Amino acid sequence: MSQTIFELKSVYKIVLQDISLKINHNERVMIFGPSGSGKSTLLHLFNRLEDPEQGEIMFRGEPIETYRIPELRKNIGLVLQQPYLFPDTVLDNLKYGPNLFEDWKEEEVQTLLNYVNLPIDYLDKDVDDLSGGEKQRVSLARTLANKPEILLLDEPTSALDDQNIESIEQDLLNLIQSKQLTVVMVTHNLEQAKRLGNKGVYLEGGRIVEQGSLPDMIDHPKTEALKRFTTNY
Ligand SMILES: Nc1ncnc2c1ncn2[C@@H]1O[C@H](COP(=O)(O)OP(=O)(O)OP(=O)(O)O)[C@@H](O)[C@H]1O
Repeated sequence: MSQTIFELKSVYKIVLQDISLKINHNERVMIFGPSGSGKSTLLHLFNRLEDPEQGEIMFRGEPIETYRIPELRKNIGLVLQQPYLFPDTVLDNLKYGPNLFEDWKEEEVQTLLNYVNLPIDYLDKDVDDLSGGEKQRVSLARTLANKPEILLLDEPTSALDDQNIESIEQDLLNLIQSKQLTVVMVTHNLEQAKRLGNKGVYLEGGRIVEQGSLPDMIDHPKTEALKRFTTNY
């Protein structure tokens, strides 16, 4: 049986209502639904950017609040829609997380850059001089520098053009497979959900209306709500 990584038990938070969900090791969970349905709020619960008002979240079988937040966030990496970088060089950005844990190894920098397809001479570049796609690559590499086992992604490609989306998706898929990562991702793009995910969670009005395996869940929705959403998409 798969190892359960996260278990949410009847969680309530702002819009979220009665969310119960299990996420197993190595699953690629795609959260989708209309704007304002609570997708980002749900994602924020997994690394304690937000905490539930009611209910419980278990991480590896223990209440999530029993873990220290710095270790939790090292292990559960987050990549946002707009890359969040320090106004410094690429190298300084990559070193930042590992330095907090005295865990930076210079020789790993090439591997990190390979993961995200950036050339080595980018290390000394100022992040302000990079394109949107390159910034998002640095942001992903910076998260990976912490060696997370779980990746939380909040619409990481929504600010990118089609070509960049395709190549970052490919890098992500390679990474997920080679590092056996567990992924929880918010996307408004159903085609992307099918390409990247193996489990889907459809939220509407703060409730999980349907969950199931991907791509089947999107191609053959069971509920009227998801049928409407996929038809109007
Ligand atoms: N801290 C907060 N206090 C009050 N309301 C909030 C807070 N955070 C989010 N909300 C509200 O909760 C709802 C869900 O927000 P959330 O960002 O999770 O939705 P979403 O599905 O990610 O939306 P989008 O696709 O537009 O990004 C929204 O109506 C939002 O305004």
